Amino acid sequence: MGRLAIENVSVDFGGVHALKDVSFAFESGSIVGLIGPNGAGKSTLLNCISGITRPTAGRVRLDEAVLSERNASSVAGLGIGRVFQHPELVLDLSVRENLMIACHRSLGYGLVSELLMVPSVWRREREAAGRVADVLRRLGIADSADAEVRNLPYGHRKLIDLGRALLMDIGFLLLDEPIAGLNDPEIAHLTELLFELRREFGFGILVVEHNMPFVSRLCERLVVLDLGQLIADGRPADVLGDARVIASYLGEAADA
Ligand SMILES: Nc1ncnc2c1ncn2[C@@H]1O[C@H](COP(=O)(O)OP(=O)(O)OP(=O)(O)O)[C@@H](O)[C@H]1O
Repeated sequence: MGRLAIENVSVDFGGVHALKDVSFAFESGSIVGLIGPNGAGKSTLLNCISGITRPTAGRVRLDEAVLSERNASSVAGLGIGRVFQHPELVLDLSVRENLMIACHRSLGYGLVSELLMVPSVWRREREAAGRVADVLRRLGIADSADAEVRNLPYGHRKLIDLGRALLMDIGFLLLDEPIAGLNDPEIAHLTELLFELRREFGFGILVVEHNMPFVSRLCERLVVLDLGQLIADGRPADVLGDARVIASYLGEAADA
């Protein structure tokens, strides 16, 4: 179990106040949607949690660890996984090879032992191959394991990116517009997959997404940002019926 807390976080980019005194917290095992109009500060908040952007004021904590004092790789090492809107994969390599690269990053053994290929490296390689096979099976893409990524549709690539995060032993997963570019069956598959993975691994999910039917089905709680400020936080039915949320965001989303 763990608790991720955003505590009075503000971010200024020159004269732009991207986040203003934002606070909320959630536990591992819960699924929270972060919604709001374009420019509301959602990506900036994900960047603060991931160690990409340092808050101008306030802090982000994972239990007692202050994430906002760490860099991105240190935050990832504490079990905060991030899946970006556009997956950055090695297109010339197979699905399995892309996942093996992610696994090597998380194993991180030294150059000398790798060059000597000592028995412990062989053992860890076998373990890595086993973990990758397991992730491929869970994601339902084992049949494409040896296919080159460049020949796979976008929906598949997003699953591979999710697989890379799963290989990192995460306590929290940050998803940035996970269904952008997916068709309806792919969205339904991803929704069920996220429920299943959460049940099995118990991690918390913070998801930024504009598609309201998707977030209402997936999330038990919604946090709404508008112009950098938190304007609502609660159950989806309550938040989506909130007059301020409708005025600032849902009117716009409905018109889009
Ligand atoms: N690196 C940066 N430099 C300057 N301003 C930035 C930077 N990143 C974000 N901003 C500004 O901060 C504000 C919040 O942007 P952010 O991308 O976090 O919003 P968002 O809610 O994720 O929007 P969208 O839904 O369009 O992705 C915007 O006004 C944006 O122009």
